[in-house]
Amino acid sequence: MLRSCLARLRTLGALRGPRGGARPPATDTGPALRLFSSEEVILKDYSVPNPSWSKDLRLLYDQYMKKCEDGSWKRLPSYRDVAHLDSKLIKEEQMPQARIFIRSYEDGLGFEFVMFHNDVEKKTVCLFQGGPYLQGLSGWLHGGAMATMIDITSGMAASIGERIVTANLNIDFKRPVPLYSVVVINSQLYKAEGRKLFVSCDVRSVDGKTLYAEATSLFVKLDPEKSST
Ligand SMILES: CCCCCCCCCCCCCC(=O)SCCNC(=O)CCNC(=O)[C@H](O)C(C)(C)COP(=O)(O)OP(=O)(O)OC[C@H]1O[C@@H](n2cnc3c(N)ncnc32)[C@H](O)[C@@H]1OP(=O)(O)O
Repeated sequence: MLRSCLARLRTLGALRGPRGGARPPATDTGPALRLFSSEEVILKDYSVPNPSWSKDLRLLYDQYMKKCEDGSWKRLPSYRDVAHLDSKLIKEEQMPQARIFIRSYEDGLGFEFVMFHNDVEKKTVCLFQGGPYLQGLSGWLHGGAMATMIDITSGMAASIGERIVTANLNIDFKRPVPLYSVVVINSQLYKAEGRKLFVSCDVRSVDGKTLYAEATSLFVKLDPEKSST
């Protein structure tokens, strides 16, 4: 049942992930996209404001939504990456649980974020607010949580609609990030060389004055000829 449903969605291009084919327009901030009411396939979009979002996060969100109006930037919805799941690697019954971005907590407790992508400039910006379940040292965000956000933001900048993996990620943590604060993660694809995609990234405060982290990463397109297991 699930397989046939997914196949239908793929045929319609509805599950091609954030960059591909059919998706709601950039201005669509509705909480869920109901595709087939009879089959109850609901793709909830978490990349929209919820009551846990701080004023800073909402203001930045509004600024980027404004940039989306001329089509240069696009808001990336948070839909589960069902279309890119490999049925050889994951069981069919596990698929509905799998999602590419970590949103497993209630609103505000974990990862609150929205990403915007500029395809011409090869840039992805993530507006991120880390909640209390992501604490490392008391009052500060855990570095691993920050690393996760850097990884997926950089991955989106590198993503070209193919399966890519992080091969290398280097991070300099410059300042601790206070819990609940909003940071802006800027990533840019600066070089593509065969299967290799090189991305730079920095993490800054909302006013841009505090540099929290800098990173470089290498993503590699998976070679369909090689087994990844
Ligand atoms: C639209 C798509 C999805 C939408 C959502 C997207 C969001 C994305 C978010 C993603 C976020 C989540 C992401 C995740 O969480 S991905 C999960 C974490 N990452 C992994 O599990 C990756 C594991 N590693 C591998 O699978 C293989 O090692 C890969 C595939 C990377 C390469 O093995 P493969 O056998 O295929 O190729 P190769 O060995 O010939 O290497 C090829 C080239 O690369 C160079 N090289 C390799 N490694 C390194 C290194 N460490 N430093 C420097 N260079 C390195 C290598 O020298 C060679 O260069 P050259 O000799 O050709 O010049």
